This record gives sequence, C-alpha cells and structure tokens, in this order.
Amino acid sequence: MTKSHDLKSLGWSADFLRQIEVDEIGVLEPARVTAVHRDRLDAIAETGTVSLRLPPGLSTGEVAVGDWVLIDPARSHVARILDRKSLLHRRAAGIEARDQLIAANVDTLFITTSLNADFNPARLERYLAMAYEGDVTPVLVLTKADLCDDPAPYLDTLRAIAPTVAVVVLDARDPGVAAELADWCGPGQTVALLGSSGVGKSTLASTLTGAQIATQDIREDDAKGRHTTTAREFHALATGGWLIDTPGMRELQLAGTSRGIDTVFEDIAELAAACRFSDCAHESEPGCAVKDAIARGELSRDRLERWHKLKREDARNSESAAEAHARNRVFGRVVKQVKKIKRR
Ligand SMILES: Nc1nc2c(ncn2[C@@H]2O[C@H](COP(=O)(O)OP(=O)(O)OP(=O)(O)O)[C@@H](O)[C@H]2O)c(=O)[nH]1
Ligand SMILES: [Zn+2]
Repeated sequence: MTKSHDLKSLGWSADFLRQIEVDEIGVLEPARVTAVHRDRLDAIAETGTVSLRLPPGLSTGEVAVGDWVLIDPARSHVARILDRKSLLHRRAAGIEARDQLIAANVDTLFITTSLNADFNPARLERYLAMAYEGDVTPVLVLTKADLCDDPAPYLDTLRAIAPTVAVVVLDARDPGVAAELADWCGPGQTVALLGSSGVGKSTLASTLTGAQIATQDIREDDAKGRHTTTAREFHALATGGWLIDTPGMRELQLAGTSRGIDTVFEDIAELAAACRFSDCAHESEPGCAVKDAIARGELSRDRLERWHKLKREDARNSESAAEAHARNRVFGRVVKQVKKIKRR
C-alpha cells in the first residue's frame, strides 16, 4: 500500500476538516489508521503509508483502525486523534469492564446472515443495536441465496424487526455483488462486516476487494526486529471504498448499548409511552399498551421477550462500559482542550 490516496478517497470529510485549528493547517497532516500494534500505528496519509509512534499519555488501546489522526511534520508521531463520527466497540473479556475499540469512522455495517439455520431474529436485533449504538448505518446482507428456494419468509421476518433497514439478498461468491452493494462501497466510504462464523464474511470480503482476504497476510518487523505475520485489517475495495475487518469485528459482544437497543425496538418504546404507569414493566400492570398491542396481534410476544432479554443483559454490564465508551468518544476533544490550556 505505497500508492498515494487523496484524503477524500480515504474517507476524509468536513466533519474532520473543521476540527483542525488554523495554526495547524499545513503543519499537521491528516492520516487514517490502518493497523494498531502494541506500540505503534500504521496509517495512510495523502503522501503514502506511515508508521507512527504515540505521544506520552496516549496508548494504542485508545486508537482504533479507521481513526483519523493528525501527524507531526516529521511524520513519525501522532499529534492527536480527531473526534470520531462513529465507533464500534465492545466490552473486553475479564471482570473489570474495559471498553475495547474495534473500528472507527465506519459508515456502514453489513450485518451478514445466511438464509438457513443461521438466520436468527434475536441475533440480528443484537447486531442492529450495536450498529445504532456506534452511529453506523446497518444494512442486512442475506447470503447463500443460491441455496435457498424461497427467501420470502425471511424477508417477512425482517420487515417485522427492522422495517427501515436496507436488505440485500445475494450469493457472496458472485462477482455481481459489488454492483449490488455499490451504494455503500464507493470512493471514501468505509464498511465493516459482522456476522457469525460461516455465513460468508470472508467470501464477501474477497469478492468485494478482488483479493483473497483470509490469506492476505502481511509480514512486518515488530519492535524487537522479529518478523511477525499479522492479518491486514484495512482493505481497499474494488469500487473505491474501504473494508475494516479486525479480529474484534468477528466476536463483537453487546455492551453499553441501551441507546442502540432503544432504536432497534422503537416500536415497543412508542407503545410503552402510552402505558398507564411510566415505569411499566409490561408484565402484569393494568393499562399496559404493550400488552394490549400483543393482544391485538400488532406486536409479537417473542419480540417483547427478546427486548426484555437484551435490556437485562445490557443493564448488567452497561454502567462501567458506558462510562468507558463516553471517555473514548470524547477523547479527541479532551486532548484538544488540554492542548489549548497548555498554550495559554
Ligand atoms: N453457496 C454459497 N456458499 C457460500 C456463500 N457465501 C459463503 N459460502 C461458503 O460458505 C463457507 C463459509 O464462508 P466464509 O466466507 O468462510 O464464512 P465466514 O463468515 O468468513 O466465516 P468465519 O471466517 O468463520 O467468520 C465457504 O465454504 C464459502 O464458500 C453463498 O452466498 N453461497
Ligand atoms: Zn406497559
């Protein structure tokens, strides 16, 4: 990836431009992070690829693939991270809640499921909640259409759980998918793939990039000069966009996602607003508009139960994860403020 890219084709937009201070223009150079290593980052700037160190006080755990950073004139260090327009994150494994960044500035999340036993409304609602929580637009990509006689029942289910989300039915191996997904994969657009094992994510990634993703490894020198092999995580799409495929993307778990859940279950939230009690649990309370909707056949009992389950799960681990998330979200801003204070 030594080829040069103009900023716009890398995903640069006015959202980032307006974060640059007048005295930084022409001094600090924007670059997009393509890999996060233990002690340094890889990024692409307009002039080509760069390997970057971080300033004291900033750790690589606070940077995600897809981030925009400003780099110093020597092109060796990150000066600061720009505020993100979207962020996919998850709660890291372990007892202590820790927010782990997965991918930043993703425009579209291709929520992938195959048209067979993998298709599971609860899982799709969970993935949709993650997308909304991260401010990423979800698109439902249904693979293995060639193995399915009738996708109609699946599409009916999707209409009930996600009426406003775009749905694409395809054979992930078909080169024609690039055209079907072109709206989201054009120059400067960034996509990510989420879905369970075997649904066709690697196949789709290979079709969209025109390369063999799963085996596309890069050899590099680590800090001690040893050769290590890491899978590449930032891929150029044949149609001009970018695909982020980090290991974290493959095992995204729900965490601190209450806002996202509320968006996915907007129908229930709207009904609940008409319940007699504002804290109605929609179980045995009188005057429950949610229960009434189920009785009228307008809402399925299963969907209500899935909503309860996600809410409970989220409440269990949300507090600390949400705090960590908020911290990461505003990080760029904080660094900027610190800088301003120092200047005074
Ligand atoms: N017939 C058919 N086969 C497909 C399709 N998409 C994927 N496959 C096949 O399904 C198998 C699994 O596909 P992968 O692309 O490896 O699935 P994945 O989601 O990347 O799986 P993980 O790497 O485990 O997360 C492979 O044998 C693919 O060739 C499709 O649309 N139609
Ligand atoms: Zn109620």
